[in-house]
Amino acid sequence: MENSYIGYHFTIEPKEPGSEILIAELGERAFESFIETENGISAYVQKALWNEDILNDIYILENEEFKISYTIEEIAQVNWNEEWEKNFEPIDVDGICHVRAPFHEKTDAKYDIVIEPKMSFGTGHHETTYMMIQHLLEMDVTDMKTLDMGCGTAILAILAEMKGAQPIDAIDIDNWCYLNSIENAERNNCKHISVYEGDASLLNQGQKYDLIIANINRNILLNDMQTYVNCLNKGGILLLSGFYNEDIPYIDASCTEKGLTYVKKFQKNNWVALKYVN
Ligand SMILES: C[S@@+](CC[C@H](N)C(=O)[O-])C[C@H]1O[C@@H](n2cnc3c(N)ncnc32)[C@H](O)[C@@H]1O
Repeated sequence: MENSYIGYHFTIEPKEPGSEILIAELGERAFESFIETENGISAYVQKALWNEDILNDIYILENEEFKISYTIEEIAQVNWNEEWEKNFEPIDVDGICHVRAPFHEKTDAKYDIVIEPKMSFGTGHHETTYMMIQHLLEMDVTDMKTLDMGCGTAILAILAEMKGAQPIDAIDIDNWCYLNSIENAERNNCKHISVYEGDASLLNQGQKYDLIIANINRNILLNDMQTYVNCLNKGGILLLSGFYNEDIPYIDASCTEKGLTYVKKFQKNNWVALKYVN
């Protein structure tokens, strides 16, 4: 790995919901990986994207209801495997889908997904990923032409392929996620996933999907919703996550004004994952 990183080790009191709020706020900056620790979180930003004002105007740091302190560390070369071995427990979604790292024992789950998480979001540990897995598990996606937007580790694209979806495009704006998604797709013997680096501007070729999965964040989803809907076949399904319960009115208004119909939601802690049909 060429990139060096700046790691922030935050101690947060109370840890919940402090960690969750802080991760959401840092995620809107250039921070790209978060590891839960005993007293808070560690958050990592590429040195090339870092500047000394990066924590300015982070609301929770000024909120008197939380006591937050941190130390900063520059990391030239991180052994992410070692980090993840220390921190990555396998995930079990409803007893049907297991997500584990290559160094964990193989399981007999119906869908046994192996993810080398490195720096990409998407190990199933986050509520939003977990709920998107739940949506996919209860759907018949056989032969659905699928887009995984903001694919992270490609975990959702991989599950979609395991459940019979094809072909699948997986797109992420982040170079690390792009490279990691290619690796993870290969590691899980996926044959129908094409990974691209970029954003919604890649969706201007007239391509159409039966299923679009987008676990990103409220603002990006609102910004790119029209593009997603333009790419969705009639009767197609849109799965959305990366936002909170209180964001639903904004997301729902955007979806319904574009002709989509609400189907159902999952909620975990304060995060939600919504399903719409075109
Ligand atoms: C919350 S993570 C979700 C990862 C994975 N799909 C999952 O469910 O675990 C959001 C991902 O979206 C990517 N992303 C952020 N902005 C984006 C954009 N405008 N277009 C595409 N991907 C974007 C980030 O790099 C990140 O990998």
